[in-house]
Amino acid sequence: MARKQNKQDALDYHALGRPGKIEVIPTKNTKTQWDLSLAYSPGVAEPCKEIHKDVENVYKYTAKGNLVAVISNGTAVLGLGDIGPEAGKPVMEGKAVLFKIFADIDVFDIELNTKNVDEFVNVVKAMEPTFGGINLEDIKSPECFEIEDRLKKELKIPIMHDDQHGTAIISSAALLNAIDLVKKDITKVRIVFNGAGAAAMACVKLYVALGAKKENIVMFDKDGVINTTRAGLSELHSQFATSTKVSTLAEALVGADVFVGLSVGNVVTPAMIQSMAANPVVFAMANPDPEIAYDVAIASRPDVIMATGRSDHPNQVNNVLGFPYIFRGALDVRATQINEEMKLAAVKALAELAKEPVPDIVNLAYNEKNIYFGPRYIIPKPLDPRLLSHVAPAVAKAAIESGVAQQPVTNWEEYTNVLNKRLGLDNQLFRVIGTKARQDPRKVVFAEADNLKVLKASQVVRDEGIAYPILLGNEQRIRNLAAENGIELEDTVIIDPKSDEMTEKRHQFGELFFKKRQRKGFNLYEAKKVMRERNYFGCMLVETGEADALISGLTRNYPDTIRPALHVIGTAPNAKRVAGMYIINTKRGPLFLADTTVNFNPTAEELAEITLLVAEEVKQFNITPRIAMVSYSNFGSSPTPEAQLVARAREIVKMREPSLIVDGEIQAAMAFNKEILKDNYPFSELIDQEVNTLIFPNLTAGNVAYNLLQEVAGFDAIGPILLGIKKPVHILQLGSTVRQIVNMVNIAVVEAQHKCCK
Ligand SMILES: NC(=O)C1=CN([C@@H]2O[C@H](COP(=O)(O)OP(=O)(O)OC[C@H]3O[C@@H](n4cnc5c(N)ncnc54)[C@H](OP(=O)(O)O)[C@@H]3O)[C@@H](O)[C@H]2O)C=CC1
Ligand SMILES: CC(=O)C(=O)O
Ligand SMILES: [Mg+2]
Repeated sequence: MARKQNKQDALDYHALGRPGKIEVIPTKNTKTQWDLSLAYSPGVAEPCKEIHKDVENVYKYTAKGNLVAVISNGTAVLGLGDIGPEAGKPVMEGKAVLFKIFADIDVFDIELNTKNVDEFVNVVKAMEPTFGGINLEDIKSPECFEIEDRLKKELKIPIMHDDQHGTAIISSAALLNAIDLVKKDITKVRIVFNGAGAAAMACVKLYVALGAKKENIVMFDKDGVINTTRAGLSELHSQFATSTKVSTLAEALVGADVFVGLSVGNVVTPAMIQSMAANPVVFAMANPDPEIAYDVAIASRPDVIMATGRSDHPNQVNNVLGFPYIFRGALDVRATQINEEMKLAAVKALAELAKEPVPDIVNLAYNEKNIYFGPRYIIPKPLDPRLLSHVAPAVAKAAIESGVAQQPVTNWEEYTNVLNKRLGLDNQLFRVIGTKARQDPRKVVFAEADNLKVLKASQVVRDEGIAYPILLGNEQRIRNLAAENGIELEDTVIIDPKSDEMTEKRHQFGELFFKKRQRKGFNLYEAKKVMRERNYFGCMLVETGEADALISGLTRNYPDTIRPALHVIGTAPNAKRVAGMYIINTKRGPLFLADTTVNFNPTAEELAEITLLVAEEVKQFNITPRIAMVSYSNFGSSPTPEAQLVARAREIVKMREPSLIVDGEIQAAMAFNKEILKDNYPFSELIDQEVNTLIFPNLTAGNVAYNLLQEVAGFDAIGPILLGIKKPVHILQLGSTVRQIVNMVNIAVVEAQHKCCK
């Protein structure tokens, strides 16, 4: 089971490395004098002049069309209240991240130091030229209503106060589905709101627009029930003031069908839930602590349909399901506003999506076997990649039909393709490897457990439910290191291969090993003695099935660590050699690079074998390998032995596996430039292919390439993934980070699952 996150995890997440969660990345080449003359003076003057002639050109020549401002003054941050603009910044950065990862929208988060409505409105108005849209966030009521109304009237770009409308849209979709499940009628359900602020008032309005009756609704704020006898109510609150006799939340909930919490944490008791009508719907949406905890509500009665705003329980009713996609649709048709039609379209799209069969990728992402529409799944999951292509087009269509779109979409199929491309495959691959590992965690030996990074990684994989670690090394040293660094070892297995307790095991392993190597340079004494070494002992654990994978090498040199694996476990049945591969997580998707680590100067035959090993591994990730065998020349343009070797290797690969998409020798730039490739080498197998695998002619080239991609281009890299060994053994590079080690463990666990089931 995954460990519960604690306060320090959250603080470290934000503080470690580059503080905060976002950065700005250029989208054009900025490397050369030529580039800089275009990006800046003098070239930049040309788009300036074009925009000056026609201001609409700002959408053509700048990032405005895809740039949203997330603006807050920090007066109603989550359920934490008025904590100020700086303290609200982590939330706004978080919203920026969500906009980007779910809808590829760029965001500047802006925290304003003012509570004055006029000043707020004037500042935002002055920023209109910069942005394609404005997402107002965590601004307290009633000021938020006036701010949004005035900005909507005075600006020509879409404005949405997320806490109002995002929340109303998502919770409406969830409400429609929940009452559908329990066969209740929206016009008859009795609804109790706790909270009468920004989010609650927008929800009540939308529920009424969807059919709920005002007379069936009771609302509470900090001062109690909002009823017709209460003095000093605002015009908005008066509209929803109840004339019933109830005065406390407990009284109101007796016999109620729906509870909607948009207030603060822990104000609802199990007894209150028990007093509700049959099949009650409880949306406890306060963040971070709901009005009643998920587990407490579920335990209070079996028929409750329960949702919270949090990601750690089923039914996350949170505006994250809305704002990325609503703005995506609005920006793509250059809508002048986000109107009621667009909001209702989003409600419908979300509610309908939850009723469709859930794809494997979503089950994998949540480590579930079969998510289906029902009490535990009334609303799509935030990590569902279909949200973008379902909700954004629905919003865009409604904008067009209601006449607020300035740039209508005409080809919906093409639009959907563009949306799907925006998400890229890269995130999905890494997410899926992690979730696949968690589905069936395996025993992983950490041979260098007395190294702090390795120890930390072992804790992460145990806590995240990825693997059951077996730590090798001096037990006292490992325990001291753990204690000094606040690492809880709990029931983690620690084995010291040198210890007296392991004497019998060493003998047993030594004899088995001797049988394998007796004619290959080991005598019985040496075979037993070598079991004192952690890599031999660890490999023996894997070979005998006492463990499923081994991770080693962070502090040793590569050959020293690979040798025990070859001696003890050996190569896979169809592999004559081993090779090293890196996965680089690029913007265009994952790129597989080999050989980066093992074979210095392979012959053509050996290079062909390496290529086949890589192809097999890539297929294991459900990806079709599209391979470029790279060199410094293209298809014989340089008649040198090095280039010819690559061409010959490709011939051998094709002979062995004719259906494999592979070509070369080819320059890396040519492999990725389809236009030039088509013009010059129209016969190539790669002209219509997105290359995702690069085979290098020798280790120097492969090693240099992945290092540059990682260090200079800043891409995430996983590796080296050792290919060709019968069972998963991976040898870390010196300097690997904890995250990189964790990634390697993910790969090893997935391989172990795959190899055991073959
Ligand atoms: N899950 C989701 O997607 C979302 C959740 N939320 C959550 O909803 C809550 C409110 O946010 P928002 O509307 O923006 O904030 P506001 O500040 O506008 O509103 C807060 C409301 O809660 C009321 N309130 C505070 N304490 C109590 C209490 N003990 N009993 C009853 N009512 C109380 C306030 O009453 P008074 O007016 O008297 O001060 C006010 O009406 C927060 O916890 C926030 O995290 C918000 C948006 C989205
Ligand atoms: C989710 C959100 O926007 C809030 O709790 O304020
Ligand atoms: Mg909010």
